Amino acid sequence: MTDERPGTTSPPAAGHAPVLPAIPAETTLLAARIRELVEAGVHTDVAAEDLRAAAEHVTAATELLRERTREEPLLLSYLDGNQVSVHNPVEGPGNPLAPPMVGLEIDESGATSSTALLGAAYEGPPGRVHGGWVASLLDHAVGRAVAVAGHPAMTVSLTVDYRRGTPHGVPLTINARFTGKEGRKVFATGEIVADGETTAEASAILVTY
Ligand SMILES: CCCCCCCC(=O)SCCNC(=O)CCNC(=O)[C@H](O)C(C)(C)COP(=O)(O)OP(=O)(O)OC[C@H]1O[C@@H](n2cnc3c(N)ncnc32)[C@H](O)[C@@H]1OP(=O)(O)O
Repeated sequence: MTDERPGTTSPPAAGHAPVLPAIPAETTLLAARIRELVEAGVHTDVAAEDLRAAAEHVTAATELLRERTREEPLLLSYLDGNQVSVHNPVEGPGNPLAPPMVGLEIDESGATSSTALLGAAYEGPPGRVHGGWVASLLDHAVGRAVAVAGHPAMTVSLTVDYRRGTPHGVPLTINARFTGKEGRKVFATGEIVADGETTAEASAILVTY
């Protein structure tokens, strides 16, 4: 499947995935409620019987959701003018795992910028986001940047420099840009900014498919 709109990407599986005109509000709502549940779960200090009662409520919700399932989790829709998987684990608003990364902006030079707010559920070192999640945000951002530049590609190498701890609970800005192409290899850089300071930088090599 192809789409000629600038910044629109077509992952390999797109030809087999249903494309929704818009992400259903209830899909986003459910994911948002599950994110809140996870955040409450890592902060809670209630008594054991309350933990057990909460677990039973969650079991009931899971059983309800399992009543009808799709073979493949992938669903595509349009977000910020781009085609994305509703269940993408970084920016999919329908995936509770996704923080999500939102608000994609593209400046006149083609550089991209998005934001994300990661809660305590993403904590690695005390007060700081787990490094794997820092890398995930950057990996996704460079992938998005090269797609926006018209070169959709998969990451084959991602080098992350962790400059300082990336705080959780504060808005993060994730910047990325396409920097060049050599045959099938596409190059990009990215950075995460929190409270006006760069916390991590990445350089990536991606290969077009
Ligand atoms: C829009 C939404 C954004 C989403 C962004 C999400 C970003 C991601 O998470 S992508 C997922 C993670 N990445 C992957 O799963 C990719 C795994 N890798 C692969 O499947 C394969 O390496 C694949 C298909 C990309 C390329 O394989 P193949 O087609 O055989 O290419 P191959 O010949 O090995 O390499 C192509 C070129 O890249 C180079 N290359 C490959 N790997 C590397 C590497 N690690 N470092 C440097 N160069 C490399 C090769 O040397 C070659 O260079 P040249 O053309 O100059 O000879």
